Amino acid sequence: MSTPAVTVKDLTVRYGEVLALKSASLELNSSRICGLIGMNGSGKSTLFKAIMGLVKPDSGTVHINGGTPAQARKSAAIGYVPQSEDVDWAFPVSVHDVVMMGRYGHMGFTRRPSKADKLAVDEALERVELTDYAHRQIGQLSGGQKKRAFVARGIAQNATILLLDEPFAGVDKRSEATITRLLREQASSGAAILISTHDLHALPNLADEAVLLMQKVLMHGDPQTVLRPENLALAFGLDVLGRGEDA
Ligand SMILES: Nc1ncnc2c1ncn2[C@@H]1O[C@H](COP(=O)(O)OP(=O)(O)OP(=O)(O)O)[C@@H](O)[C@H]1O
Repeated sequence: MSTPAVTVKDLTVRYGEVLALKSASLELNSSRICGLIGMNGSGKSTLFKAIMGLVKPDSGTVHINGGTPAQARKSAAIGYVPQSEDVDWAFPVSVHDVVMMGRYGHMGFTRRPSKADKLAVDEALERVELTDYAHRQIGQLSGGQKKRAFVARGIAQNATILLLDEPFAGVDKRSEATITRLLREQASSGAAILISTHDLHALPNLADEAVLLMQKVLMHGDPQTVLRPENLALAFGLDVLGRGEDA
């Protein structure tokens, strides 16, 4: 079997007294979309940040294509769509600038965009249907358009690993469908994708596999199995799909 794109092993992360992840282990593979589910505070965003190398684990390891998160960031192998709350929407950058940031790893230290960089940005903007919004300040977009701008950044980056923290939160059905289609295309071209969502009903249509998180990985398998009421009860403690006893 080929080496996983991402290997998280026995990862423990604390914020002072708060234990956010407790010996979490996970493997992500190329050409697969993995859905990450768990209740508020179960550690989903922390897991994304640890894979990106943005929080320091107390113990455990993260390997990306056999290297460190810092190496993966530097080589532009990994793309990240953060939760909206983690973005400074007032920052004076245009949609075009945000997508161009995905190309930084491909540029020299002068960060002067080449023809290829400009082409990659234009193509990515077109694919997320934001060409007409390229010169708007990033904060002046709707929720769905903002998410699509960050997805375009990952596409322009040519990232082989994409991490998306709740890309469908505050997003209309059209943007959700566009993002889902693009992610499927990226997975078909070989990307390993991890995506957190609270929309359990959409999960089987979106993901090839699913992970139930509650500080640690409780379960990792095909979405239909993970979504069984008895499994969801482990992570959420109630019938979150609202199904009856005989469903
Ligand atoms: N910067 C921080 N400082 C202190 N505690 C934090 C910090 N960030 C997260 N936490 C705590 O760590 C735990 C995990 O938080 P995390 O944001 O990873 O959960 P989550 O599953 O992404 O939640 P949600 O679904 O609400 O986005 C929570 O108890 C949270 O309060």
